[in-house]
This record gives sequence, C-alpha cells and structure tokens, in this order.
Amino acid sequence: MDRSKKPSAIGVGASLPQPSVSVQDGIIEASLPSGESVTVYLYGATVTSWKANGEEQLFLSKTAHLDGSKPIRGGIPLVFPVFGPPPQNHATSSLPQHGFARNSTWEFLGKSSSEAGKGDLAVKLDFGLSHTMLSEEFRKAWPYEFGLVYSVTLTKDALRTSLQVTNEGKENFEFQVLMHTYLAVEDISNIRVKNLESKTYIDKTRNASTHTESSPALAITEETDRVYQGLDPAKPIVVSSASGDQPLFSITREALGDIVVWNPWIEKAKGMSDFGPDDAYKNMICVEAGSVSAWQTLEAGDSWEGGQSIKSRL
Ligand SMILES: O=P(O)(O)OC[C@H]1O[C@H](O)[C@H](O)[C@@H](O)[C@@H]1O
Repeated sequence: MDRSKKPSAIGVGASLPQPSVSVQDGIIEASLPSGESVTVYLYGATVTSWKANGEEQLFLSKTAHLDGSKPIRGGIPLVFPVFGPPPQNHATSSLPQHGFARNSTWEFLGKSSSEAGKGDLAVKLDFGLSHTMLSEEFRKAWPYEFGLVYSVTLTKDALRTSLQVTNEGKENFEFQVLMHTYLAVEDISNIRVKNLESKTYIDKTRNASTHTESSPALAITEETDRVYQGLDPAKPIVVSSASGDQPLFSITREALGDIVVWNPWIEKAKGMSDFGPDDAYKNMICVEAGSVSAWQTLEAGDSWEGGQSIKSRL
C-alpha cells in the first residue's frame, strides 16, 4: 500500500467543514466555518472577543491588562464567589471585589462540537478551576473545596456561557455569581434596555437605595449601576436601538435571576486606568446576568448550574 497517498475525501468521510480551535499562550480561539469566532483567555476564563455577523459584539478596553496582572477590563469577566466588595463578617470578607474567578488561571478542559439545529454547528469550550489551582492567598481567603466548570458555546447566532459549581468539600458554602458582560454598542445615547419595567432595583449610585423601574425602554444618560432583582430568567433582556424595533442583543438566562446594568459614564471612566480611551464609555454597556442579590447555599456534594445565552442582531 502506498502510504504517501493522502486519504481521499471518501476516506475521511467527505466530512463537512468543522469548527477550528487553537490553543496558544493561554489563549483559546474557536471559529465556525460560517465565520463566527470566540476568544477566551485562561486568565479568568475571560471571553475577550465574540465576532458574529462580521462584527465584534463585545467591548474590550484598549488599555485592558491582558498579561494576568489585573482582571481583564472588557469581554465577559466571571464574578465568583462574591459580587462587589465582599461584606464584612462573611466567609468571602478577605477576597477582592468580585472574588477570585476573574483573576485566577483556569485550565482548558477541551472542546466539543455538535449540530446546533438547522444544520448549524456549535462549538463548546470547557474550562475548569478548583481549590488547588488557586493562589495561596485566595486559598486562605476562601478555604472551601470547590470545582467550577465554565462552558462557552458558540453557534451561528448566539454565544452561551454557563457555569457549574460543585461543592467538593465536607461543609456548605455560600456564593454569588455573575457574568459581567461588556456589550459593544456604537453609541450609548442611541440604545435602550428593555424588559426591566416594574422590576425592583438597587441603585448603587444612590446609596444602594431601592427603586422600581418605570421605563419600558431604559436610556443610559448618566453613570448607571443598578442591580435588578427577581427577573424571570427565560424572559429576554433586550438591548435595542433607541428608535427601535430592531434588537441588538437579546439575553436569556438559566438560574440567574438578577441583572446588573452598568455604565461608568464620564468621570468614572476617566478614573479607571485600564478603561480606555476615556470616551469609550459611549461604546459599551454592561448587562450582567447573575445571582447576586442573595447568597446561593451549596451543600457538601451538591452542584449548581446557571448560564446565559446572548443572541446578537436578530
Ligand atoms: O472595576 P470592577 O471591579 O471591574 O467593577 C466594575 C463594576 O462591576 C459591576 O458592574 C458593579 O455593579 C459596579 O459597581 C462596578 O463598578
């Protein structure tokens, strides 16, 4: 047999084009034959880019630190096990703001691809983080035995991120979780956030006071930092143009009942050294799916799973 011959098309099953995945220098890139792509840094398992319809969908600060010296400003940093500054006298009290998931180095567990229906392909990337992988400082600050599996799934019209948390130890622990998604928008003055009407929110820019959303289409006209609570995860949060019927993004969730809407606006943007250029606050809005208004208690041996699916320019 002539082994120098390449396998014929029939020999390899005349297979359809498959997703491609590359792993280099702690950065995983996956793309579909139809052109969509996603980039994930092992540092924080942070999604830093999602391209669909030929366009970047996520905002990444031009001055973001990509060398592991600071959580990445942009994309989708993962917040776990505490959202915001940790409360005093809590098991998370010694952790930094937003916990350790976004500033720990995860491992790449592998890829899988499947049919996403209608002949479309899906590629799923899995990442893992566990107690023993944490820095000594974080291990001391939060001594629980846990396992996280974070899955990033790219399809032609959506990006899904989901997290499974397992309590691998002998004592219960409490956690909060949030997918801190920085969506790219052309002009903040021209977008609206829909489906928050009548929901209760904590306004972090007004001494954490409680309010009820009155607007069916929220405009962002100043620094905004609100935690909307008790939403139906299956009802999409829609980001649309101001004039519009055309949704730019539609976000459904599983087991994530809170949504944080954040835009730092002029002064705060200037004050963040890793946020650039200064006026980039016009080109982003964070719509963050999470479970942050209360603690999830996870008993020894139990698992919890939650996630979001973002569709773009439907
Ligand atoms: O600067 P970071 O630690 O990344 O936090 C950025 C922002 O995250 C969330 O959206 C919080 O609600 C904000 O209060 C916080 O400013």
